Amino acid sequence: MNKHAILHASNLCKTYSTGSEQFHAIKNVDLDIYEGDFTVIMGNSGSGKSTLLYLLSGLDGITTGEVYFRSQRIDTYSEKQISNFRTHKIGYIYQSINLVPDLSVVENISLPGYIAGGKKSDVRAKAVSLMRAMDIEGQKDRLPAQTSGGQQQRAAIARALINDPEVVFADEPTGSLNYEHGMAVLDILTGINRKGQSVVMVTHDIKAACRADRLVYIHDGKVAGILEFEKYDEKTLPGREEAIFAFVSGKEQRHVRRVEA
Ligand SMILES: Nc1ncnc2c1ncn2[C@@H]1O[C@H](COP(=O)(O)OP(=O)(O)OP(=O)(O)O)[C@@H](O)[C@H]1O
Repeated sequence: MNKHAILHASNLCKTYSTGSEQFHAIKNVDLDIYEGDFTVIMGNSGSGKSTLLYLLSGLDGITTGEVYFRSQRIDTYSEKQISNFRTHKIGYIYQSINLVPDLSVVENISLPGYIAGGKKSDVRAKAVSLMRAMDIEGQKDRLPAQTSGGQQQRAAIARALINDPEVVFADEPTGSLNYEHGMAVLDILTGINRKGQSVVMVTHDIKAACRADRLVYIHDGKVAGILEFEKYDEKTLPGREEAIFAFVSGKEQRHVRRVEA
């Protein structure tokens, strides 16, 4: 099957400046994210995973290089264009969840829909239907602080999906969850991916990484290796876990390698 790149980064660099100090967080990265793929990004703490997600999603500006969405260069977009892009084309699940504390859960989920100009009643109906799909409909009128961490995480996913984005970015969406809630979140992401939305997820968890069609390993701000799989199937889980463990722990050379189911 021929895959199309929905996102493409070319010679991408990000340098953070703090006072007189400069830190090169992303260094000359060339990377394709394929349409319809469940892409997982792994790497040690501080290796640049979240930074890469920010740059690919247009959430933060690049230092040098180029970023393309469906062959359209987005790093040169005006503020209005990039905000439009973020509202309509991507959904972002933040590492820190980031729900607005004084809005009810359903209003949090609806907010990007209102920003996109949707009719209030339509957006709210869609928010409720997403909540139902995620088994949090009962939390509709509560404030985020009145719900559990797992419920907040699912609300953050629903918020990322409200405008039917083409790419969903998820930064450690299972990081703060127990096993059961973590699996529920992964099943939701796998489910939307099966329906055609591209997913790009950062994780430290090998079990979560098993959902990948393509695993990108970042080391010291660079792509150190890529591992490719068939679509996720629970039957192949033990083999996948082993392959990923060997890959990330450096027992395998980190070049592009295809793992047969
Ligand atoms: N705003 C900033 N200013 C300066 N340095 C930053 C900034 N944001 C991130 N960094 C640095 O850039 C590097 C990459 O950070 P990033 O958050 O992308 O890492 P990460 O791989 O996602 O880490 P973790 O797994 O711990 O979340 C780190 O060394 C971090 O300290």
